[in-house]
Amino acid sequence: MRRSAAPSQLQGNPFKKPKFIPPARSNPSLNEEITKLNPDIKLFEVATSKTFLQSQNDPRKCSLNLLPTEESAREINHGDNYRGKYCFEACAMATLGPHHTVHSATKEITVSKGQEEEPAGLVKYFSVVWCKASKKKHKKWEGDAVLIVKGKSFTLKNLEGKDIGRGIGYKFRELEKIEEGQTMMIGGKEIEVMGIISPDDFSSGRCFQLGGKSPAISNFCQAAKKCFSNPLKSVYKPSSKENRQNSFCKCKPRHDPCAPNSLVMLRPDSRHQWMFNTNCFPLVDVVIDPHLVCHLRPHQKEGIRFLYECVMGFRVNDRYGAILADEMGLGKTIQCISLIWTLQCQGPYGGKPVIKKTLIVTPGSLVNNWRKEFQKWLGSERIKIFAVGQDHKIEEFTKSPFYSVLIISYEMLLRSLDQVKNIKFDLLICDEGHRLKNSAVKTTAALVSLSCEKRIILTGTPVQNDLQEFFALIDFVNPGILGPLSSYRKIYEEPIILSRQPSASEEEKELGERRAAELTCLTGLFILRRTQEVINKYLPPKIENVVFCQPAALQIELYRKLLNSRAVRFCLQGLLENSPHLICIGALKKLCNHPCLLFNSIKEKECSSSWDKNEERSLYEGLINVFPADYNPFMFTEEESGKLQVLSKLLAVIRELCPAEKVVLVSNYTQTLNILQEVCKRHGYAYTRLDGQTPVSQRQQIVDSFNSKYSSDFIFLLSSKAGGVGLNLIGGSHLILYDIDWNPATDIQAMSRVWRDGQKHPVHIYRLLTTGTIEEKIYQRQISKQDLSGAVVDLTKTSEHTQFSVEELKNLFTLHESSHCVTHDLLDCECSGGKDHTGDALEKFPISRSCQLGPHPQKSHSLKPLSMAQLKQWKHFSGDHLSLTDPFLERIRENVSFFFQNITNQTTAI
Ligand SMILES: Nc1ncnc2c1ncn2[C@@H]1O[C@H](COP(=O)(O)OP(=O)(O)OP(=O)(O)O)[C@@H](O)[C@H]1O
Ligand SMILES: [Mg+2]
Repeated sequence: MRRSAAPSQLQGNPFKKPKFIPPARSNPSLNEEITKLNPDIKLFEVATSKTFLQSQNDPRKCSLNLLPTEESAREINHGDNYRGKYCFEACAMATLGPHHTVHSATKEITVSKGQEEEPAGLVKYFSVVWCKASKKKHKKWEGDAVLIVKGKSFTLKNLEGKDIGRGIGYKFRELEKIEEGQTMMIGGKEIEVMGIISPDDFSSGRCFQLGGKSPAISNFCQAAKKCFSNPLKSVYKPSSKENRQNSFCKCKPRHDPCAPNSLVMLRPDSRHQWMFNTNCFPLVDVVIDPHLVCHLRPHQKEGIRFLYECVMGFRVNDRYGAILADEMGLGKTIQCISLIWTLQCQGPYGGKPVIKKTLIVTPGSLVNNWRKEFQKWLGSERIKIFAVGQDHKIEEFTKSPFYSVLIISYEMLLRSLDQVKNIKFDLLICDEGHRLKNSAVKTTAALVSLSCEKRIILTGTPVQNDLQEFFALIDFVNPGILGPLSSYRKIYEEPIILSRQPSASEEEKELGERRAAELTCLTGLFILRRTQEVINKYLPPKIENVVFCQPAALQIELYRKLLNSRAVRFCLQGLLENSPHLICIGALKKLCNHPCLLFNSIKEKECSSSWDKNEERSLYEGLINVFPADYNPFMFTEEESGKLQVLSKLLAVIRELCPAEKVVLVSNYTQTLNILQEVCKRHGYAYTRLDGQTPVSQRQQIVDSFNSKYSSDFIFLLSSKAGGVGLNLIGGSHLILYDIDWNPATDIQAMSRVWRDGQKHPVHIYRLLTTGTIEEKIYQRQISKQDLSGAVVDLTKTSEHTQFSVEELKNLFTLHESSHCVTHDLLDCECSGGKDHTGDALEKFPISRSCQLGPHPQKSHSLKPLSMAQLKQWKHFSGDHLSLTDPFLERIRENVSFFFQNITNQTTAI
């Protein structure tokens, strides 16, 4: 019998020992075994189904009948061989003539009669190739698989992790004898054992990766950190003396690798040289331009090394992608600029540049930021970059050989994809690339179609702890590295998720953890994430405050009324399917920002034709009567909103105490920004504004102007969702988050705009929350959902805010009027937190109380959302505490029921 090879045979199965037995040859040792076997007719029982099947295969062979898959069952159970409940396999070895060559598959594996004791926990794993049972002479191995033998049972999994055969109730003594080279029938499939898999390789999932069609991630981390003794000797084969002399002259490193503080890239290993240095150029050190190196922080140097090794394919064979996921503000831009500049001028083989053209795709608001950063670090002479904009059409880039870097927004890329496709790019950088987490979206498809191998994703926003989104990002930078999605789900996602279920068995937990660890290990080769801590020492102090603002009387009255509405009561009945809970939540959030926003919504709805059937009617019914009869939303007052009162006082005190400092004022809603803008006007504060409506072409100009020390703007009104990502707003040193988002990442994004490299002043951050309301609940949800996994990346899942249990809704729709801070009440803190007690307690125990002591020793300065436990370590006090040392808080205390405060880089703070 001749069989064509399965993928692993073609590629070389790493689990297969050298002693390979070709399909058509017998295994003598097994033949010996076989002759010892009982020649009697064997009964094969498929334990689960209690169905016995007769092999349709060579009658001389015994079947090891695993539970047949539907497919195999169909194949086997045709015709009259099927005996219903009991079938017999006529497999008498004695009937075989001496001339018959017997495959190891003829080894009989019989059903246990129950006398044998199964050694506890004995599990063996084998890499096998399989094909459907057939009588054909020329069989074809159909695929690689993993055979798991546990005690008396078997499972056969294909390399996508799917079960393709299963059976129990066999004699474990015989199972013990399975060995390499053996062929056998299982579940209607013929298999050949190619090798033994270690438990470690199975539990890590590596055997699935390496077994066959999955890409080889064989040469994991570069062992080649060591320098070659004499690289030139090993690869350089000059054809003549002259040639050699010429080459040597040309092949000097561009910068001196031995100079003090030089940053020299890793040299390629021999495999890489063999693959890529086909012309046998001498090896040349790639050295980062000292002009750049003198500015680089240590983590940035490390980041450049990492990027270089990834895109050169040093870290994973034949893969050229990387994800740089440094937290916000760590300088991902300068790391990429250094890489581009280096690869464009240098290369390890004869010094020849590795890339010619680079494409940078970025959110619209950052196109010009990239251009500016290039200019900042490289000046305008070294490198010619082209930023696509209204006045800079992509045609210019196409026509001119002059430019080597094209910067384009995601939106523009989609519009001009055909033109972009015509240009050959050697390096693709996707800034804020977490948007590629869905492979079905157009942008991802467009970028994939560019067929550029060297791909880098930059993201400061945590890669969400969603294993499928994670897959999409990985698969984008290094296509196919985790195999197809279906196998990834079986091998990684399912076991990992299963292991996290409360009901998971110890075995499931262990497997899930191992798979997660393996996934981290695989992907860790080309994902780099550093936290804020690495840069803290270069930054000024940061004083973060969570300010619980007392709601105004009008707000409380309206809030009560909303909670008593038919709509809210309906939500609490538990009929969640058509529940208008999102509308109710939206209304409460608006009310917290300012009652006039709610007033506007009611009026709008009243005028709309759908008002009668609208669920909002049941929410807003009677609400308008709570407003004064002559209420004019355009004439809103600050006193009508607790937060607005606090904001107004805060702006005044900043203006007074730090006249040279500026404020970034953030909201997620355009309508709220309108109110805040009106407040600026009323107080005569010069402001500028950036939201979703701001034309992309103007954004950088607005940012630059605000950051300029000559700017008279006092306030930068920012819609964080619309345009906050990636912006540098270091001109501002006070940042006020006026409202809260369900997703902590949105708020962290906003907060990171000011506390970043280049900031000169201590940074003050104020998060305003209305005491006892839904805003506190959202905040609690943000902080209690901390660090759900740690499984693959250190990152936290976005709070899902559309699904709530009735219990959660009850909690959301409660107003805590008597509490000074519900969040503190939940902290289980030693101090009462109450107005009277806090004041006394602070004076009595100013230092010893754990809740007052500021930073926790293990507190992380990373930008991960805060946890409840961490919050408890923050300094906290009620608004009427006698002596507030912070002059800003002192001024707003009248309207504040509670504060939390934390200071990072405390030395020179306030
Ligand atoms: N080594 C450095 N020395 C001085 N300033 C630096 C350095 N590295 C970066 N910066 C500055 O720090 C600011 C933040 O850098 P950058 O915009 O690259 O951050 P990022 O990592 O992309 O953050 P985000 O995720 O928010 O986009 C920029 O103004 C940049 O010029
Ligand atoms: Mg950035």
